[in-house]
Amino acid sequence: MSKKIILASSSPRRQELLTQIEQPYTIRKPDVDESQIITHDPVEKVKQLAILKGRNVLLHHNDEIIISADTVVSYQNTIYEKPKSRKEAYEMMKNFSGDTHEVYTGIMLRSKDDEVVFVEKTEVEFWPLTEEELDWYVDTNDPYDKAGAYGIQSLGALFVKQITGDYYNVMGLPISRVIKEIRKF
Ligand SMILES: Cc1cn([C@H]2C[C@H](O)[C@@H](COP(=O)(O)OP(=O)(O)OP(=O)(O)O)O2)c(=O)[nH]c1=O
Repeated sequence: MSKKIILASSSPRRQELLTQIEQPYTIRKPDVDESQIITHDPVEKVKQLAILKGRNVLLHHNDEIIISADTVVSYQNTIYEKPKSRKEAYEMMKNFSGDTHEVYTGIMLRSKDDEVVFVEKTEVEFWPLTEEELDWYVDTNDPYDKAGAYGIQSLGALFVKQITGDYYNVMGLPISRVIKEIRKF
């Protein structure tokens, strides 16, 4: 790819996924107040947050493409972001137990002359979870820096019965679609 990829993200998972596909990139971290986006629609929310993060980072050269993203979980008309406490993490996981929720990631790609925003959805079904499993899980570090209080790529893998859609979208970046969209620039 002739363009230089700038990843506007502090997320270690987004960095890992670009590394996994051997795509060189530079990190330029956004500094935004996410609380200013107040919509209750998960698609709108991840779009607006991706735009907020993407526009916060400066383009230094004409051949750069900025990638920014935001991931949320949605279940029964409620948006779940990162849990702020053990109690919140427990409640989130208990809600998802034995049912299917959606994970949405909004992506913004931005270059000097072009801008595109899109949203990818993945459905995730959890097995019914016991109290013992919930108690054990929220006492690990796994839930606390992740939307919906679990990591599909880490200990949260234990709870996943099936998924429909892109696995990497759940991790925070639908990597194949991102690269396809970048090639269109
Ligand atoms: C559901 C789920 C989310 N996540 C992560 C992906 C995202 O990093 C995080 C959601 O938070 P985001 O606010 O999307 O991203 P971030 O704050 O980690 O990074 P930045 O804003 O700088 O780009 O949850 C997983 O790693 N695994 C999962 O299974």
